[in-house]
Amino acid sequence: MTAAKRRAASGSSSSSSSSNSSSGSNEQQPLQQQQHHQHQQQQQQQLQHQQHHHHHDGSQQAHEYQHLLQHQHHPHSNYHPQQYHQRQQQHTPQQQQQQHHQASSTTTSSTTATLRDCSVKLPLDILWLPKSAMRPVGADASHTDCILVVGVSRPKLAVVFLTVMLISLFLTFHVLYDSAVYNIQAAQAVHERHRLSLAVSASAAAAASSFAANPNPNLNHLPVFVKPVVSSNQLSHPMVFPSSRVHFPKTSRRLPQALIIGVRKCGTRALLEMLYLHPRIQKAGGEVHFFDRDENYLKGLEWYRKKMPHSFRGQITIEKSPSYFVSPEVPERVRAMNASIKLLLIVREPVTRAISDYTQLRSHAATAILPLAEQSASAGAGSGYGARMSSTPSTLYAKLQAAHSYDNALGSGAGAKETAMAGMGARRAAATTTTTPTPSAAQLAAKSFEELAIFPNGTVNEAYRPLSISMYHVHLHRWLEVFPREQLLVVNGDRLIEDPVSQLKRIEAFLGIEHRVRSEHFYFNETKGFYCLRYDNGDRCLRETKGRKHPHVDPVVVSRLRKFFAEYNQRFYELVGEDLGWPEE
Ligand SMILES: Nc1ncnc2c1ncn2[C@@H]1O[C@H](COP(=O)(O)OS(=O)(=O)O)[C@@H](OP(=O)(O)O)[C@H]1O
Repeated sequence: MTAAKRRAASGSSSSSSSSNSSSGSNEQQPLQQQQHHQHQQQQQQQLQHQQHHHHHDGSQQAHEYQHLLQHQHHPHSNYHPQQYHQRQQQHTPQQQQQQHHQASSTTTSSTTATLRDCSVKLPLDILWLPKSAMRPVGADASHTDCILVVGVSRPKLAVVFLTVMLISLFLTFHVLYDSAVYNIQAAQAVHERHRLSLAVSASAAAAASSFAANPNPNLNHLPVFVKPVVSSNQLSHPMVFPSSRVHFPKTSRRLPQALIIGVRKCGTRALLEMLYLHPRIQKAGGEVHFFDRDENYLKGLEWYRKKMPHSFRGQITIEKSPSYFVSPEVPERVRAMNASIKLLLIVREPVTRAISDYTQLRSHAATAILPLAEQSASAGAGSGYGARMSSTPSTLYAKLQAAHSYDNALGSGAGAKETAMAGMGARRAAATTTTTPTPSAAQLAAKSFEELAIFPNGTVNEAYRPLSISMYHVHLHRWLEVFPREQLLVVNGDRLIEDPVSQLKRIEAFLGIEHRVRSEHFYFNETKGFYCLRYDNGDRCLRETKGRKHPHVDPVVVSRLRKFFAEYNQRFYELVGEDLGWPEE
């Protein structure tokens, strides 16, 4: 017989003798307990049989564990290994004497000793048991080689112990996560820097040397992607990064510090993309329409902030939504967010802009024609040039509001993102607008620019949206009631098409960033007829929706409209303090 077998046999005989020792008092015990002892004996025999077959070295511990399990199955017992030891010690002196005699040669005491020996002196008692200690529970039980049994003897201490372990684990993962995020940011920054290599031709070495030349640098004047660490309290960095390494400052989403507020079809997209060539500029991907759409504005600034791109400290985030310019509630809302925000307004010769607008609207098969304007037309020359000349910006704006609200009801055809007069004011006006039958999109699309812009009696349809948006002074007036003139830069969109660098230089100065976007960032694309952007990893033109071919417009109508706008343009020049030299016929 092997030692294991002997141990298994002695363990079972110990148990049976232990149960026999108490059999003398069976008659006094309740029937339930007697049954329980019988059940114990049966199980022990089964276990012995099982151990015999398994021939496992750890069978003695298995028996011990089985014994504990049996007690746990007792309806009145809640056994624990330590309780087991105590129970062993709580037998009557007679029983103890009997047991003592037997235990000297049997495994009851050795089992107890084994249990004591195997118990780690921790709040957690850990037993490593062979699989034979477990009664098979399912098919998988046979695959289990060993069982780890953890018993908690001091629950409070164990909870503290586990809590400390969990916190340590959390902190470890936090540091690892932080480090991983920084590595990703660093990789992105390197990629970005690579993309902008022309703009950032002053390399990291130059940055380091300029830093060395100026020991108290304004970080805003260093390239943002690679900055030597100044000091640990100036720039936060992950714990795992040695401070001597090149440091990638943390990015976060920031509310815009500058806005391109319009004007629609004047080159707002081109302007944003060109500015984005500058390493200090980050741009919001699409038009967010936060300030002009109530459904967005009511979501709050945090919603808006989350729409912004990640940016490094020192970078300027810019968003563009051209409809901000013509939406009445926007200036006040923008000021509520940031009273010192920088505003970029790009304008273009008003008639060309109107034709561009018409081209886009037509391409969406829905141009706007306004009931107010139709009524004006049928009323004759009442809304003609003479009447317009006496209009103040605010009264003219009220008329345009009513017109725009109807324009909205039509869906304007410019796509939701370009709805110029979304918002409460427009809806209020819509409720009071007369319900003239709405022309179908097909009917609208079939109309020429001339038909839409000039009434049959020869007067200008000044409420026609492409024209009303070109009345820049009307809209700008509201902005300048809220913001000082110095906070707004007027960009000449016609010049941006012809000579982007000169306009960008002005904008860089206005934004307080170094002159970085240069002629090498552009090339003229003959096919497109516009400047396209040049990166070191490829060239990119704006989409085909930018730079559409305009339809031919009767020169007489163009001349008529230019005369019409001459007065408005003068007012605009006065407001901005600059003559943009737009033709007057
Ligand atoms: N480099 C370059 N490439 C292409 N297009 C250029 C460029 N610079 C300015 N533009 C002019 O941008 C006009 C479109 O203006 P927007 O981007 O403001 O349009 S929109 O309001 O966002 O729909 C667009 O108007 P259209 O020519 O009428 O299509 C262009 O004239």
